[in-house]
Amino acid sequence: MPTKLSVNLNAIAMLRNRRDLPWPSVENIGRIALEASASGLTVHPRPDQRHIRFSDLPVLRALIDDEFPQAEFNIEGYPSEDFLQLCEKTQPEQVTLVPDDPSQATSDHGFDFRASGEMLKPIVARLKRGGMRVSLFADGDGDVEAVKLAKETGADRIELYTGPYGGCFNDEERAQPILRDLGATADAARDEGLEVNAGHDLTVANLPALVRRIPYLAEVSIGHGLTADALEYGMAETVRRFRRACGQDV
Ligand SMILES: CC(=O)[C@@H](O)[C@H](O)COP(=O)(O)O
Ligand SMILES: NCC(=O)COP(=O)(O)O
Repeated sequence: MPTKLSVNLNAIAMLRNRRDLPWPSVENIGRIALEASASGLTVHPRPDQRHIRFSDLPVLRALIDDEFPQAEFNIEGYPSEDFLQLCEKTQPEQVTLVPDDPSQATSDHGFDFRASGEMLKPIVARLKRGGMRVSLFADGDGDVEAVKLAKETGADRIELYTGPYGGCFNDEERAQPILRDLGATADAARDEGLEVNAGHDLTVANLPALVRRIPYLAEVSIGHGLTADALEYGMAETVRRFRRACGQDV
């Protein structure tokens, strides 16, 4: 089964929030992504709502339910009581728990399962009782014992944090040992019966080697790099549309 792509809409929401205007619309961009056969949509609502707003969640839930019932909604976040209630209300197919501090600019590490395993157990159980699949953000450092502790939480999946891999900017020499550790973590998870997702700073350039190393990778969620590509590869047509609107012959 090929790796599924879930499109993260955080970067689109951040652009929208620059002004008190409704565009770019996360609903419309989500629709375009799903029309192009993305497997699902991902959002990471942060407590300050600096990109995804809590009010975006019912809109995206309805988009999937009404127009793309085969697609999945994945909500990521720190498991505060507010976040858990948001998930219970929205009923995403998957919840990805991330150990982010509210002040963090972006996600930059996975859970320390030695310290947080016990805290996570009742939370994972609660979400699963609510009918949601649970994935836990995990460092891809080859720590097999940590993977076993992740399994003991009752989670269905781990999501490998791929920031350090993405940060290599395709420098093969730097990327190789990181990819080796990501692969070892993924293999350990698979051996424990956990499915494996991955995300953070993934791009068209660095995805193929990751998928080759982890051919059973269930899903990648991608926002920043995908949005950057959408701008780069969509800019020419957009300039033509605006030139037409100026009355130019195009
Ligand atoms: C868990 C993860 O890696 C992504 O959710 C990432 O944190 C995107 O969030 P931002 O768009 O806020 O950077
Ligand atoms: N889970 C990772 C994610 O959703 C997107 O991360 P990024 O592509 O914006 O770095």
